[in-house]
Amino acid sequence: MSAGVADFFCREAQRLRYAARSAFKLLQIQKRHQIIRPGASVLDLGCAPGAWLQVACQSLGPLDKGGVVLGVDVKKVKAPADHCDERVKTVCADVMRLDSRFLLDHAQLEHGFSVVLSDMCPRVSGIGSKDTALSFELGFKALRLAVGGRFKLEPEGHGLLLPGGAIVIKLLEGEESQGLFKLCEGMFRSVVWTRPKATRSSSREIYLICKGLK
Ligand SMILES: C[S@@+](CC[C@H](N)C(=O)[O-])C[C@H]1O[C@@H](n2cnc3c(N)ncnc32)[C@H](O)[C@@H]1O
Repeated sequence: MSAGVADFFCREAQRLRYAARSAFKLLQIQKRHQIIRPGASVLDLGCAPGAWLQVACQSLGPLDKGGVVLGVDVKKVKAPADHCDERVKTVCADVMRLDSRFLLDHAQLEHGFSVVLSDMCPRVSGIGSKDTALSFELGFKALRLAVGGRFKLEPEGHGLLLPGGAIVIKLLEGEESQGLFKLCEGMFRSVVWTRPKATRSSSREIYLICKGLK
C-alpha cells in the first residue's frame, strides 16, 4: 500500500469520527468474514485508543438486539463517544496477567464470549526476531484465554470462547505464526490468514481469523 493510501485511511478515520485508522482493518475483516453478529458478546484485547470498540459496537446492531463489548488495555481507555453506546465497557489491565474468570466477571457474562479480538502489539524494538517473539506471546495468551480449558492449554480455569465462537489474532509474521496456525486448525472449523488493505505496506502484521470453535 502506498503512503497515499495510508493517508486516505487516516483522513477517512477523522471524517467518520473513528479513534484511529485501525477501524478500517476490523471493518474490512468484518465485511469479509462476518465475525461479529448482532447481539454478540465481544472481548477486545489491546483496545486503546478505541477504534475496534467502535466497529465492534456498530456490528452489534440496534440496542434492543443486546450484546456486550469489553475492551482491555494496559493504557487507560474510555469508550469513544462516537459509535459506542452503553454496551461497551473498558478495563485497564495487563492481559498477560489475566485469567478468564476476571474477564467474564467484568463483562457480567456467565458462560463466555462469542468473539475474541486481539489487536495487541508489543512496543516495537526494531529487532525483528524479538518483536516477532513478543507479538507471538501476546497472540498465544489471547488464544489460551479463549480456548485454554477446553484444549488443555491452561492448567486450570475454562476458556472464555463459546462453542462456535471466533477469534481474530494479530501477529507479526514469523516462524512461530505458522505454528499457531496449525494449532488453531485442530480447534476451529475454519482458519485463515488475512491482511486487510488498511494495513501499512511497511508492516509485517497479519491477522489469523479462526471461526467455529469445535
Ligand atoms: C495497535 S494498538 C490497538 C488498536 C486498537 N485495536 C484500536 O483500533 O483502537 C495495540 C494495543 O495493544 C496494547 N497492549 C500491548 N500489550 C498489552 C498487554 N499485555 N495487555 C493489554 N494491552 C496491551 C497496547 O497498549 C496498545 O494500545
